[in-house]
Amino acid sequence: MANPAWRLAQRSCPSHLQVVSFPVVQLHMNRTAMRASQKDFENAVNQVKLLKKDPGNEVKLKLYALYKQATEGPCDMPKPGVFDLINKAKWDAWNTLGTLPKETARQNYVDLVSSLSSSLESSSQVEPGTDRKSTAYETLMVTSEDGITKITLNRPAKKNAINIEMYHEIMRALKAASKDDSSITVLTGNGDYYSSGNDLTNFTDIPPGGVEEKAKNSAILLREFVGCFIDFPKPLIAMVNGPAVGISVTILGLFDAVYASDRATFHTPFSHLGQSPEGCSSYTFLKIMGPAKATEMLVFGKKLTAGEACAQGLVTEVFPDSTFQKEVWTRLKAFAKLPPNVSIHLLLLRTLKIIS
Ligand SMILES: CCCCCCC/C=C/C(=O)SCCNC(=O)CCNC(=O)[C@H](O)C(C)(C)COP(=O)(O)OP(=O)(O)OC[C@H]1O[C@@H](n2cnc3c(N)ncnc32)[C@H](O)[C@@H]1OP(=O)(O)O
Repeated sequence: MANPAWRLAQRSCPSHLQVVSFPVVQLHMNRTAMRASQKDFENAVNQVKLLKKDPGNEVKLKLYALYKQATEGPCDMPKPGVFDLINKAKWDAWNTLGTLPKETARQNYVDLVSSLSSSLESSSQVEPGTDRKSTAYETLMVTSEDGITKITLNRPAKKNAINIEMYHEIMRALKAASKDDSSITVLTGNGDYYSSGNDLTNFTDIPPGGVEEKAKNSAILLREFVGCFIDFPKPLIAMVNGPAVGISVTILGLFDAVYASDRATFHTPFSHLGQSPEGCSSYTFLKIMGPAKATEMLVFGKKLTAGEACAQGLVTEVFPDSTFQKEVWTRLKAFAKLPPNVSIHLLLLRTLKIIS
């Protein structure tokens, strides 16, 4: 089955969204002129058809948006609803371009295709096993000081929804934190939300193998993601600065301590979404709060306040929002100064948590 985002996009820009062969031919562009001609643009549109590797949803949306802007000008379509995922993602991408002139959009499209062709070409020349990942993060802020590595989810405009890139970056940040010289690691969110959970648009990017392949890939990613929390070797603390939804709640059962602002809420609307609880929550939540309360949350989707989550053992302590940052950081800095054998106690406690 073709990717629906591609298919839908094809209706409005039919010539540039099929993936048929490897991009060995470099785009011929008049670089000295600095402005893409109509011919350059058409070449770029054709070049996209030659991409053998799927460039990923984010890039495809950028291409779609720039194509629309270059050919039709600013987006004047009505905004689709939040659950019309594909059309909303496309609308967002196009609308973000605002009043960008058609010529600039054309140039940006040409540049993007050119960089895409080069990067796919050079990626084929990299030795297997070579680490090509950059240390910068697109969706996170990661800092390390006073013995504490702080990983901040950083898509505040999307309520810190976890897109595919963020899943990968969180895993990368955790792996780096496990090896750095900090004693504890903190996960928190930027803006008014801790996290709105899985980015709903993650499920719109259907690969050529169809929904089965998508499900298989998602399961592999999810297993790897959750595994990074299970195996994390240092004390892992969540600072839940605001509402938390879905997977950002379930994995809290794998943290060593959870501090929450009194603005935080905890919501796992899996039944409403036709999904099942993940992140080991059907095990950890049962252990933490007992079967009746776990069922109310995980099956019936009851949203807990921070106070309720604390009473049920999911949250360690709740702080007034006005003093949340100051109080928690003071405490964490003191924890970070504890002797290094804390890891042994931690391991013991985690083991007891599992077998008790
Ligand atoms: C590939 C690996 C797969 C692993 C599978 C793991 C399974 C995980 C499951 C879950 O996590 S289930 C939970 C999924 N999350 C949700 O259902 C939340 C959906 N969002 C909302 O209900 C609301 O947006 C909100 C969080 C209650 C906030 O509402 P509010 O009215 O305050 O703001 P909005 O205007 O709705 O949102 C602002 C902005 O953010 C976008 N957004 C919010 N949440 C998500 C999300 N989860 N995914 C994608 N985008 C999200 C929202 O669309 C708005 O965008 P703009 O319209 O401003 O562009």
